[in-house]
Amino acid sequence: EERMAVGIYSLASGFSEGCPICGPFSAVFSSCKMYGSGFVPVKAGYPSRRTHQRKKFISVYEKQLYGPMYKMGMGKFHSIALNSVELLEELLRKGEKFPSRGDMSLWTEYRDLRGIGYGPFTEEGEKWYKLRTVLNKRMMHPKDSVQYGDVVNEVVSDLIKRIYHLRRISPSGDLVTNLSNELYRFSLEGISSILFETRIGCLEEEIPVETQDFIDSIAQMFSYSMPVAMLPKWSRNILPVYRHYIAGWEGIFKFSGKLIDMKMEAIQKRVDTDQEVEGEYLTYLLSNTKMTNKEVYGSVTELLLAGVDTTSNTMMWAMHLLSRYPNAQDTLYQEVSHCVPGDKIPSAQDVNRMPYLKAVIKEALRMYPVVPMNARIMIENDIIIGGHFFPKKTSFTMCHYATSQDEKTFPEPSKFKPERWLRDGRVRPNPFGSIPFGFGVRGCVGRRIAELEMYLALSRIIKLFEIRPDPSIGEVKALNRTVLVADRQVNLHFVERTNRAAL
Ligand code: HEM
Repeated sequence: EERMAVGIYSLASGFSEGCPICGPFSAVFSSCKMYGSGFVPVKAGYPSRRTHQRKKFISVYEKQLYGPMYKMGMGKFHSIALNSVELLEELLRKGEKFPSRGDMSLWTEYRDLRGIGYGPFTEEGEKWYKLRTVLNKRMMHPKDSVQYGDVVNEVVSDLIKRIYHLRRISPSGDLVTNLSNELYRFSLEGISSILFETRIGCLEEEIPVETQDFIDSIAQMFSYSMPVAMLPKWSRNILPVYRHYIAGWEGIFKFSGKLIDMKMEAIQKRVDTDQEVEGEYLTYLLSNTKMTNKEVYGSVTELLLAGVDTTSNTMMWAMHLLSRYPNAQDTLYQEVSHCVPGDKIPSAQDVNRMPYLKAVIKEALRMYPVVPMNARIMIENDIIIGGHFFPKKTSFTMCHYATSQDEKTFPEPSKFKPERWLRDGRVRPNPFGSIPFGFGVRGCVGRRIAELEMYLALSRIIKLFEIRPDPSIGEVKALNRTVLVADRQVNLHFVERTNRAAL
């Protein structure tokens, strides 16, 4: 079940072109090694380390090895890695009006071919800004997410039913194996229920054929992206790779296009019969005169692709950590059962009164930032960072995985301590130390939805079960497959609490 392995964020990680070994998907392979900088600096000044020592592509130790700023590159691709909280803050605060993460032509090509609009990931400049103004509504404000609470809770109910089912069929009677896969199904169902305003059956025992084709198409598009990026364009008519890549996109847009068209027809019917139009996000987009249907296809599909592996892997890391820190899990249980006593199901309003729950997710994202690297490219202006001059078009790679484990910002960085995020009078860490959803106007559009999904699912799970590790899987390590995934299958025991109330 490696379908979550290659994600949208590889395109955003700054390695969108040029690595001769693995192109834009350099970050996907744990085997992809990069040389440390051995290049001449863009302009004299900052450390140019002539180290030919091979190093892991991403590592917390980069900072110790290469310093807070170094140039890295392969072939024609060069980027300035920023590996300190202060430098990240400086770069992001000096950001441009329309920030850019880099080249997205691998994705825009298909949209051009089929006349589909660009979405928030692929659009740039003023057009991107205008698109975000439309997309942000009903998404970005913390209170916006409340309206999706009931929809998400229905999906959480199905996840809980599935957990009971999986426990029942496990030999020990309480084990859920391959948690990442289960959470992938939950996340895809959750985000689809918001974006398509319909259920697609990912949590059913037998996934419906059309949905399975859609899931397979996503996997196909992502896994063929890498060879397509590597191979020269002339090979596209000779080798089958490009055909498979395009077929992946066809499958994705066939499915999302059909669901969007169905919604459009339903809205039209209500309009024709003078009935009030009901609905949430998709209805809002489709009723918005600023967007054509083809533009809605582009945006909804990109929102969907960005919103699955991210949420599912963060939940997996949070549950993994809670299973290893029973005291933290107990504090969370106390908070949830205090805020939502008896058999009540936690609602979107309830989770707003659970600071520890929020701190658990924030701390899990600090230790395992699911998008471990991100990028900015200065399009319009030259820039000075850390006292060094960089001409426009310079690409910067932000090493979040390393900075969020910085000892100065986060004492005892390898320890799971949700309390460091509580607003109870203690000195809180520098906010740039951990920015898992990015920063500023180009920051994650799905943040509030993702948080809502994670809060509602985690609070209900913890209310029902004590989660315990499966010692047979050994030590779980993080692997950068553009999103931070576990290096092995994660299983957890879900031991039922005596109070079964919240099902
Ligand atoms: C734990 C969950 C998630 C995390 C950690 C996360 C993280 C991120 C990060 C780091 C970025 C880049 C921001 C920047 O460059 O400053 C981003 C962008 C984006 N995310 Fe998320 N994301 C999550 C869930 C979601 C969900 C659920 C959706 C969809 C509803 C979504 C949609 C997007 C989109 C469309 C962009 C591109 C925005 C743009 O370029 O304007 N994400 N996300």
